[in-house]
Amino acid sequence: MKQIVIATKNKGKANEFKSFFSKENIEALSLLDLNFELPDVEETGQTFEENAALKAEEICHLLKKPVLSDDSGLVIDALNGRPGIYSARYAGEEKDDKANVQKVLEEMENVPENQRTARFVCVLAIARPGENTIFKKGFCEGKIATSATGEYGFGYDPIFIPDGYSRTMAELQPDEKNRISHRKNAIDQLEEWIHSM
Ligand SMILES: O=c1[nH]c(=O)c2ncn([C@@H]3O[C@H](COP(=O)(O)OP(=O)(O)OP(=O)(O)O)[C@@H](O)[C@H]3O)c2[nH]1
Ligand SMILES: [Mg+2]
Repeated sequence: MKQIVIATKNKGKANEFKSFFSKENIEALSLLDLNFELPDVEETGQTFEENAALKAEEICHLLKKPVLSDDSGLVIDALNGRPGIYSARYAGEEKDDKANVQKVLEEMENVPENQRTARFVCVLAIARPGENTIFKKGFCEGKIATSATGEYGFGYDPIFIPDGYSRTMAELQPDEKNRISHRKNAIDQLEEWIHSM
């Protein structure tokens, strides 16, 4: 079976990539699956694209093979785009999903329904030895709930209600999230590259 390395240590993302790539008969291996220690790539960029490039290119350089990375986050209009590229570490460096959700709910406490618009953003980067890095960007529009509900997914899924739904992303079955998510939207744009692998 063909394989692709995903430069992520996020289990939630890794599971979603495994599901997408298994449909193409490709095994997606995250950094959690590899039997050797790889460094935590410092996300010093100012954009999703810069951080995605840092992760894919550093791991590609170490492994000397094509590497896919994902830099993603939640962009909330009423918070001027926060947490954005800081989504993973919004409430602190320990990357605590529950604390991040709590911080957003508190900041959004007095924001009325019609001003709770937000979107998930996902930038995928593919770094290949000796070639230019490819980027694809996907979105999922929605709004921020007033409390956290649902057990599926990860991150901010319990407070994100996708447009056209009355439930949060964490209340949707994983297959349903994977049909409408920002990550799915970005990966669809990679179809040509995936088939050329
Ligand atoms: O509810 C969510 N559903 C999603 O589908 C989703 N995708 C991203 N996010 C949030 O954005 C951060 C990414 O930050 P990020 O791209 O730096 O990833 P990360 O640091 O978790 O792992 P790595 O891939 O860098 O190793 C994550 O931690 C999450 O908080 C999501 N939240
Ligand atoms: Mg990260």
